[in-house]
Amino acid sequence: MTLDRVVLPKQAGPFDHDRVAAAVREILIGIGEDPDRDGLLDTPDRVARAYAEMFAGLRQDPQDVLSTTFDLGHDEFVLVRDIEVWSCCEHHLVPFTGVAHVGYIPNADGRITGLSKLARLVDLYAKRPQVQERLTTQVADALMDILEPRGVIVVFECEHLCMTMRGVRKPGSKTVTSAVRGQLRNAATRAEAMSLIVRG
Ligand SMILES: Nc1nc2c(ncn2[C@@H]2O[C@H](COP(=O)(O)OP(=O)(O)OP(=O)(O)O)[C@@H](O)[C@H]2O)c(=O)[nH]1
Ligand SMILES: [Zn+2]
Repeated sequence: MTLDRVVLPKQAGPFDHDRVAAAVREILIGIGEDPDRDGLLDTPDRVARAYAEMFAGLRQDPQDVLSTTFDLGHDEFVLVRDIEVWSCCEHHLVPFTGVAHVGYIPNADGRITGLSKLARLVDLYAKRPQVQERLTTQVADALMDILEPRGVIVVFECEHLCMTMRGVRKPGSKTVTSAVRGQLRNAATRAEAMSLIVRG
């Protein structure tokens, strides 16, 4: 098992609330605002608390999320579709949002995890500064490494606010990324999984 790539990032330190708040105050000054006016007085502290939540996944371990498994003897495809995603683009630090679809074929023992754990895994990786491609592969690789299923398919469909509220300004454009592992790489199995994913 190559857990190194999923138990990342090793470099993530503790969340430094005061440092984040001080930086937000600097940004307010930098944009020409008065951080001491009434409406902004609590903003650095508020943003720091929001960032602690938005980036909580930096300090979470996917192995803890997937530690609950059951031997149900079900060894066929399981899919949780339309998992709401909120992440933060690492280039502009603005959100990207959409849905994730996570499916897997349990291993021959029928070892499965709780359905909510798939959504928790998505959240864990989404709550880091991200690009959608890495988010997609991290979810797939964590499932493969920790649950050791026969196959995994992960699809994300997201709208990036850095492409809609600023820059190129293309509201409504969706970025679709997928990661397919193990037996789901097989064309027929993959096509069947995709048909269940796009049905919604
Ligand atoms: N591949 C990928 N690119 C992303 C993601 N999120 C944002 N980007 C892109 O990152 C790129 C950063 O490009 P730069 O030219 O360095 O930054 P910029 O001048 O702000 O670019 P524009 O957004 O085109 O105005 C942009 O093309 C974004 O659309 C992502 O999840 N995956
Ligand atoms: Zn961006």
